[in-house]
Amino acid sequence: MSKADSVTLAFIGAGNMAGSIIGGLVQTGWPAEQIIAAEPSNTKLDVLAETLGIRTTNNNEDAVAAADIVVLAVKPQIMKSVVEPLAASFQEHKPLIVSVAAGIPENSLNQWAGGNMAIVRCMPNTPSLVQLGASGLYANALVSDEQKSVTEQIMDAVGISKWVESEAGIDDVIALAGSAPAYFFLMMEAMIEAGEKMGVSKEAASELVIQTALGAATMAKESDVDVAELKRRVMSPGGTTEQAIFSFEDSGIRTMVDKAMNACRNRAEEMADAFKD
Ligand SMILES: NC(=O)C1=CN([C@@H]2O[C@H](COP(=O)(O)OP(=O)(O)OC[C@H]3O[C@@H](n4cnc5c(N)ncnc54)[C@H](O)[C@@H]3O)[C@@H](O)[C@H]2O)C=CC1
Ligand SMILES: O=C(O)[C@@H]1CCC=N1
Repeated sequence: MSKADSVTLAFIGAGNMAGSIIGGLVQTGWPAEQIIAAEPSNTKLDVLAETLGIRTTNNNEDAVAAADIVVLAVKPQIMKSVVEPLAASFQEHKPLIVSVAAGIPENSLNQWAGGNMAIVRCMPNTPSLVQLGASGLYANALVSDEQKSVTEQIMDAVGISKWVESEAGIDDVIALAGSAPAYFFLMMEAMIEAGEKMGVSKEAASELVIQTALGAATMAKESDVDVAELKRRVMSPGGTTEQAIFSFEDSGIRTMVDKAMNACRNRAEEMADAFKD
């Protein structure tokens, strides 16, 4: 498993998140024939096979048998019922397990998979589809340096990744990155709606808002100065921007964001409690 693009990757569950990672990998040149997706939905599998050229199956066990790395990408609520029937296959083939599920602890996964499995918990996000993903990674003690390196190469092919020291760090990443694209989509949605109320067409407002979000994010990524300074540079004293920023601050945007991110993180902890057994 030293060369990342020589490993075979199996995705168990081929929905939004798996589809984003697979799409990002194939677009970046990852060999499609070394990716296999297992799913009950033929509609989803057919789209992936036709558009990306990956291999597909309805049989999770066949996918595990073919793989060096198995990415578990089903909903947390059904994770146990998906993993337990695969335990014999996991024990026979001993692939690296990478779970992208929110709130499912590594020790539960390990137990359901029959024990003694190398497991990485990965918290990605859907911008992986356009190679702009941001993911957190946590490895259990059985994951080798080589396996860590391959996992990192996979996630870096579709964006950036950061290792976290403790498993609790994955819940921080859920609030900061996994769930976070939705916060920015919400902000864009609200801005487009406000533009429409001003009389701008939805199309024009969407184009302006999305381009501005892209420009701001690109500047923030490329700039030597922090985001607070970039914000200040738009705020001419006595000008228009500061009126908008004062209004956001008056309405308690920081408290709102802090509260929302903690609600997100707390839900990950609740899910761990609800689905760990
Ligand atoms: N959507 C997102 O932005 C993110 C999702 N995640 C995690 O990714 C996981 C999947 O989430 P989504 O992709 O959003 O959900 P999804 O519902 O789009 O995908 C799950 C897929 O699993 C399939 N599935 C159902 N039963 C199955 C079975 N027995 N065997 C194989 N596949 C089966 C479903 O048909 C579906 O296509 C979740 O655990 C979630 O916590 C993590 C980070 C971000
Ligand atoms: O909403 C969720 O539970 C998943 C995990 C992170 C993003 N979507």
